[in-house]
Amino acid sequence: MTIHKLMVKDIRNLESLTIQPSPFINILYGLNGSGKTSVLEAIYLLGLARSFRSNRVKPVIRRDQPKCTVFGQVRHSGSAMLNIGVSRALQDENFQIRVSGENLRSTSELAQHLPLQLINPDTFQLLEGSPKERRQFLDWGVFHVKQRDFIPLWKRLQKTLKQRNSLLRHGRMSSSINRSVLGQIRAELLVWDAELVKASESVHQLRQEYFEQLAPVFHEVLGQLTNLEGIKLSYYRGWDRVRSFAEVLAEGVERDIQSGFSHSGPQRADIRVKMDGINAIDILSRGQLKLVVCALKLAQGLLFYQKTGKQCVFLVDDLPSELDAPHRKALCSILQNMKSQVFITCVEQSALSDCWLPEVNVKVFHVKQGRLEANEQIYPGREIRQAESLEIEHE
Ligand SMILES: Nc1ncnc2c1ncn2[C@@H]1O[C@H](COP(=O)(O)OP(=O)(O)OP(=O)(O)O)[C@@H](O)[C@H]1O
Repeated sequence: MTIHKLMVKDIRNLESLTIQPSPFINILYGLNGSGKTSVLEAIYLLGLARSFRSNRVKPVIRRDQPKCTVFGQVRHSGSAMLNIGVSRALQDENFQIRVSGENLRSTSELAQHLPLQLINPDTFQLLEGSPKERRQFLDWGVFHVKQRDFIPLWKRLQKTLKQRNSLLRHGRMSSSINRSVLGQIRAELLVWDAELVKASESVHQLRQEYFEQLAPVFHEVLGQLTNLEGIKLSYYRGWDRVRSFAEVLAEGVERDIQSGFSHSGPQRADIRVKMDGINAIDILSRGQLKLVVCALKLAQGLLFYQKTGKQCVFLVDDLPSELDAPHRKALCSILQNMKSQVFITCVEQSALSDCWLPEVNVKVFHVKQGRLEANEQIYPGREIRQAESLEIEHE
């Protein structure tokens, strides 16, 4: 998928702009605070109807405006152009999503139309953050590669788990007062546990299959990015490797009742990253951690392409400040070989000037608070291209 045209209205400091990006590499450069990340936010909103920086909608909407809107023409390989529009209003937690004239009710439907991979300074959280970050990463892949199977299973799992946890909470409250209520709860738990076992085993199976496909692609990409050796990925399903989930649930039920929640299950799954047996976050440098995270994200994009024939769009924020020149070059080289559409931001345009092959379609946008001359020589040795200016209302 590629964004052919992007129209943004009232997103952060972007009042109103329209761009026609390159289907391959798009460089957004400009001073701090000029609005580069805001452009990435707009694309993220187009793909997921939410911000990547905040759970709230308010920070995304331009100050003093009631709502923000982004519209995109998205080209799918071998098929017609899709018109996608997403609007979020200050006074309403809901969103409006239209795809080719139809209203969509769920963001998961929207996400299928524009799969995105974000690499930004916060992506460190993938290794440093809680297992939830890594589960979300894993589920992105399972969702996009095995969509039809995964979504109904996932919903069933969430529903069953919610029911079980509510019974457990009820059990915890009743345990000291009423033995017969507790007995009833135990009986009900047996029914829900049977359902939970089925849903959990199925979700685990899809995750495991996906993980086994991802791991070799990750190692290949990591090898292209850096000569770091000894990195190992492993998948933890959320309960131990020896016993069945039914056994684990049965053995842990008293403990679960005492604490009022389920200790084991796919809601505890994780991807573990180790180097020579030691947790990667305890041994790798910041830059090396970043490279591992980049390799995970790139591998996911590559595998998505291998399995579906579709490309995802990469949003790369502030890359030069995170990586040294050789690693930056290696990452850009992988991105251009993938032939995905990439939006990449930097402060100094020169930081990314020697990263691309002459035949690659690179479009450069100078983001600044005001107007800019339209013609620029982009890179020495390259033909003269037009640098499009994003006109951003002066605050
Ligand atoms: N809701 C909002 N309404 C108006 N302006 C906003 C809003 N949110 C953020 N801004 C402003 O938008 C400007 C652009 O922010 P953005 O993060 O896009 O900059 P950037 O070009 O990525 O900067 P940097 O290089 O420092 O990361 C900043 O001055 C910021 O304060």
